[in-house]
Amino acid sequence: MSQEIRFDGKVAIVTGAGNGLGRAHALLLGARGAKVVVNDLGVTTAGLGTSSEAADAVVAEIKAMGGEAVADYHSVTEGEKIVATALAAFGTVDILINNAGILRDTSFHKMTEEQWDLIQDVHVKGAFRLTHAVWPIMRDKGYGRIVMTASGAGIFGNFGQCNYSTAKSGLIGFANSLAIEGAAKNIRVNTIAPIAASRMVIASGIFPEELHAKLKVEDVAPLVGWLCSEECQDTGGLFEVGGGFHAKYRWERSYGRFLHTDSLSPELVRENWERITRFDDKAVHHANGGEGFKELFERMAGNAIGGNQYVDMEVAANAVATLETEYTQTDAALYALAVGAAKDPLDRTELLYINEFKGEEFRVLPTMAVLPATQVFLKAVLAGKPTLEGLELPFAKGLHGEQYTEMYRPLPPKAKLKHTMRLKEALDKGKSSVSVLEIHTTDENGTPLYYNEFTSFYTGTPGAGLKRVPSVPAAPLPDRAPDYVIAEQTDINQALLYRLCGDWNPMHVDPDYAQKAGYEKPFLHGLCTFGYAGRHVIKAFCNNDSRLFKNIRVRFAAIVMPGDTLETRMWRESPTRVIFETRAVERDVVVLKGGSVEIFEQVPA
Ligand SMILES: CCCCCCC[C@@H](O)CC(=O)SCCNC(=O)CCNC(=O)[C@H](O)C(C)(C)COP(=O)(O)OP(=O)(O)OC[C@H]1O[C@@H](n2cnc3c(N)ncnc32)[C@H](O)[C@@H]1OP(=O)(O)O
Repeated sequence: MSQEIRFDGKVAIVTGAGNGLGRAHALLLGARGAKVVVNDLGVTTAGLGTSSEAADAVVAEIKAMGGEAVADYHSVTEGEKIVATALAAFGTVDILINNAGILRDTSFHKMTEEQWDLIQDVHVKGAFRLTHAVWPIMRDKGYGRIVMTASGAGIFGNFGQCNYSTAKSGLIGFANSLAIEGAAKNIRVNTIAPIAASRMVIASGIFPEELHAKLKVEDVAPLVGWLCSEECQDTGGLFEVGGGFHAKYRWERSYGRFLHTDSLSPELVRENWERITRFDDKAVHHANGGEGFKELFERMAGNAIGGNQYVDMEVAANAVATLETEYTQTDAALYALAVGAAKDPLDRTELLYINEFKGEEFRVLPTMAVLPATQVFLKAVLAGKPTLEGLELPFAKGLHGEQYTEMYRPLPPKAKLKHTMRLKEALDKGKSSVSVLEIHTTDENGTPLYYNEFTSFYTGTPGAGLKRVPSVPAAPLPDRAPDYVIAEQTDINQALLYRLCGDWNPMHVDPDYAQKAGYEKPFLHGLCTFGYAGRHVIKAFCNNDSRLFKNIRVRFAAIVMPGDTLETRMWRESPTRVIFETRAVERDVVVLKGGSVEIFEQVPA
């Protein structure tokens, strides 16, 4: 057995020590060498009458064990007099157990101010008077142990105990502040919430009678003894103890939710109420208020994407959105038209994307894989809904920056699709920031069909607090003439046509919207240009069999205007890999950079 915990040479004051819990504390300390001031006014649980008998009896018990003790009969509301008793008898104070208490239970609507005041006076003011008197002594000697006696009523409230629970929770706050102020002087202050069949508890009838025998007051004292020991360094703790049960309480804060301060309203709070009040594994426990603020300020300091305030990356990074869409052959044909297929009436090679009567031969352009998720994403954005929980991307400030699309198998002529969307990453780009959404798509039976990564670029809005990861530069283009070049002029109404595929961003059709965002006029959807380039590669390197198209990667390097001629210069890097660059011919601007396409050797099953 480890060394016995003793209090030799220590002076302890225990208030309300004539009976119940206080008596048990006093006896334990006295038995282990402490010089004990046994304070008791000798009142009933209601605080009526006075008598010296109770305190005297406990003093006698301690002396009978060979210990040292004196009685004190003052009310705790004159706490300094109790401390004076200690000083007169033993010259100092090392331990203070604020235990004395009375009840004035009644439901609040019947409670008088007198009943209120009396309870505050005895519990809170009493603890204050004693603590205030011992504090300079403990500070001077650089040692002190203080225990406050709170109650479950103070933590949770209790019917008929508004006065008592206020006082008891007040003691918890009192102890917590004392713990902070006393830390440097080795003064440890803790609070207990006892579960014991004390006189007061029996009188209040809180616990069923059959439990009284199990909830002995003596069972609380050992924890108090430990908290008062020199060895115990815990401070500012709240402990529940009784019937052999020992536990500690702590505060828990839900992970919560930052709401945009520029759109705060009671309605916004209502919309987010579930998240604000949800306790899940992201809930946080702080040892003190400082830790709580620190965590909050760190979250406030970081994680702005595109100028958004307090984007909740923690939440967004784990959020998953599942979406369902479907398309028909007509949708696929419209898409093909919108990315410039079959413009030349004499070129029969692309009719299979347009003509629904082609039956078995009908093909869906693989780049259409970007569409369904785009539609759902844009629908949510235009309805003012966050992309993903915790992630409200500043859509109006965003440009499509990069796109990666990978096919696992050819797109069927029509399909019902299931998409799972996540935030892959969000990065700081110096003066700008980017977010990357990853979307996995299966058919309605769960068979994987394709994968997309949509990178959005937020100009002029640094990603405060986000990782700064430099982009991987695109490999230089071969130092030889391209193996293939295809140039096609887009139509002046190309964006209007492409928009019908469900890419509803007003930036591409609404001059006012575009000008408000700082552009001269609406410009073409990045994914429309992407669709053109994809077709060009299929034409040039896949024997016009779109099923061989495995994946495509591009960076949108400059804006395309409807009417621009898109020229794609392509190089075969290996039998299964093509690299390309697309230029807006009339303005001589490279609009797609770092382009690459991988090709299946054979049509996947
Ligand atoms: C589910 C998802 C749904 C998707 C919804 C789709 C909605 C659509 O309707 C939206 C659109 O189609 S918008 C139209 C298509 N996009 C464009 O036209 C953008 C054209 N690009 C530009 O203007 C500039 O490249 C520009 C402005 C993007 C960047 O130019 P600069 O600010 O001059 O940047 P720069 O100084 O060159 O580089 C800074 C850092 O950023 C990286 N970077 C540059 N261009 C990028 C781009 N396009 N994408 C990603 N990152 C890019 C640079 O590499 C650099 O980073 P680092 O220092 O790490 O290398």
